[in-house]
Amino acid sequence: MTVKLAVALDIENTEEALSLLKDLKGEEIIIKIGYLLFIKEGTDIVKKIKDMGFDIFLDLKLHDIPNTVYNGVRSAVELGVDYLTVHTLGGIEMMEKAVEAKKGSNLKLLGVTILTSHSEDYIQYIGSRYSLNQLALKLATTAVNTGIDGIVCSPFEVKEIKEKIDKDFIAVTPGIRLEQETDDQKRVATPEFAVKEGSDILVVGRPIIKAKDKKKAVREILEKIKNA
Ligand SMILES: O=c1ccn([C@@H]2O[C@H](COP(=O)(O)O)[C@@H](O)[C@H]2O)c(=O)[nH]1
Repeated sequence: MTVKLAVALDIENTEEALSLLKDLKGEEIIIKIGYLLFIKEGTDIVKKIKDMGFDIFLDLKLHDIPNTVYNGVRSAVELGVDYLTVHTLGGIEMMEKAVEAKKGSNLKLLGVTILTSHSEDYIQYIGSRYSLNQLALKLATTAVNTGIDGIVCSPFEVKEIKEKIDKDFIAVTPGIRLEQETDDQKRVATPEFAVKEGSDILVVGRPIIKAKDKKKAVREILEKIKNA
């Protein structure tokens, strides 16, 4: 699989977001829609962006009782999104229902392991006997064995996860940074590192959204991915 770039369209102003996408038409990118645009604009924005020809990655990180997640996945299938996140911490039964709900569709389910904004402190917080890497591997393995199509982890776990899971799955890595600034992310790495470690889809938000020339920023990251 060629490594792809998912642009996290975390932009406050919807018109600005759509105008950026007009500029980016034809680029081989996936558009990730998260809480900011989805809660504000709902399914209309998803349809508009899909109609522009982009693949849609709906990042809602579903985490609820199995039946509720089943219903959420059914709605995402009807909406026609290409990727949808569920939270692996929701448990096996929840993930099984998510997989059941997307049967027969082209939707790819992505299981979030440990958010890239967490560090080892999080492990203390949830009282896990595993290290962060071990827990990410355990959650990723369970998700893939349950039939989830891909996992979301940081660039630092992806190599081991790819090595230890003997099945085909998509590895998605947010927490990509080009410079020192990390914002609220804790486990960050460059695009080159993420590609070398085995990522299939790199998620990049603020390094693009905060750039003066967003289109140029996208092109630069695509070049880095290509040359990594
Ligand atoms: O572990 C995760 C899972 C999802 N995300 C999402 O990716 C983008 C990253 O944005 P940046 O601005 O590049 O930090 C954002 O939409 C998150 O919701 C993540 O960062 N980490």
